[in-house]
Amino acid sequence: MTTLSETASPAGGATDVVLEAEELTKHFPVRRRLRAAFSGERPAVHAVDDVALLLRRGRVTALVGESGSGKSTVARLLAQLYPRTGGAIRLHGAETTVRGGRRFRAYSGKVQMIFQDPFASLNPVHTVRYHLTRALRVHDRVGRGRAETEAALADLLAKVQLTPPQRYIDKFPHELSGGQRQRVAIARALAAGPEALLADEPVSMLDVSIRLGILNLLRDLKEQMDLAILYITHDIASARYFADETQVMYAGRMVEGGDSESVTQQPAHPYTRLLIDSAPDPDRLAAQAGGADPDQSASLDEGTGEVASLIHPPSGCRFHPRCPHAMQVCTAQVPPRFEVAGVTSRGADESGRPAHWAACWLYSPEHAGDAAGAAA
Ligand SMILES: Nc1ncnc2c1ncn2[C@@H]1O[C@H](COP(=O)(O)OP(=O)(O)OP(=O)(O)O)[C@@H](O)[C@H]1O
Repeated sequence: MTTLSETASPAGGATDVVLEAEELTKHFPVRRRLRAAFSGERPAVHAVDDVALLLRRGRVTALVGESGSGKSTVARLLAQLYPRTGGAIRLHGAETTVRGGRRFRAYSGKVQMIFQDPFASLNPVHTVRYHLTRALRVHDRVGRGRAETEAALADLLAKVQLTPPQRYIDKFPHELSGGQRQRVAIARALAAGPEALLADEPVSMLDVSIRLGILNLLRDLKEQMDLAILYITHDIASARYFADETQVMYAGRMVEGGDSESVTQQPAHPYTRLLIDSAPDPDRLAAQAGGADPDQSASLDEGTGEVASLIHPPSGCRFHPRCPHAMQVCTAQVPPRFEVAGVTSRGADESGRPAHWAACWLYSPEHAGDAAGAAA
């Protein structure tokens, strides 16, 4: 059986990997009041199970999935805001577990989070100057004397394109637009001097008209500062536009990954197909309006039903109850990562793109023939 290593060698070599998760697992115990309903069991929400992820210098990795699939939990685990149930997090190859205090501060100097809601993440009673100075101070980057601090503040605002700095530095959050606030939140993250940014739906609360500006800013920062960025989103179309690599998550597990173009244009896992099929796609709608075969996309997935329970997740592949191609093996065994055609088995193709893989039995040489209407 050809399966890919969970930690397939990155394009460009191992030194490019800033942050790495392996077998990352988080189960949230269900509250005592609810336990009665489970007759004495000690139930838990299986929010994240056995997740592997690599964040590389100078690359954006999108983490895509529907609500409740575990994306934010992955980000919070990587930021070490939650203790994990199992698995490893490595920063530059060194296993790290931090729980507050000085070690957390050192870790967060390298790994910063950007949250969805720029309205909630800035304190309304403090100015931009306060937020940024405090972040610089916490990470010992405030400089010596007032002039150095002012220069560091101006540099941060310039990095997020809030110029001239004097127009913004003494403003309160309520005096800024949503996009400007998110830029301040990004500047605050940069004040730590991070190598990795974990951006949890950074544009989903912003007006559609300004989302692109924020994504372009993050892309510029990635290039200028060689940042490794995790971009969490529901919107798989934006992953194609913005991310170098894309991983898809369903009910706490990773189901597909690879370079964004392959994952979004030739999705392999039936769940990814469903996700793409249900996303508004202007090109597809235009093609249908123009008389193209409307059944082509509809036939990609006739799967229906509820998102899997995370307290009693389905056995085998968690997507099998919704999957139109489910086979016997899917109900019994968790699928490993299988290589999807078109890449070498070394984990990257000749152009250095990451391998395209799917955790789906349809791509197992032993089972591929068993499925009705299997993967094309
Ligand atoms: N602190 C918590 N305690 C208990 N359950 C939690 C907690 N945080 C998340 N969960 C549960 O874990 C699962 C995954 O949640 P998570 O927020 O990571 O998903 P998500 O993919 O980020 O969703 P969304 O896009 O809606 O933010 C959900 O079932 C959620 O209810």
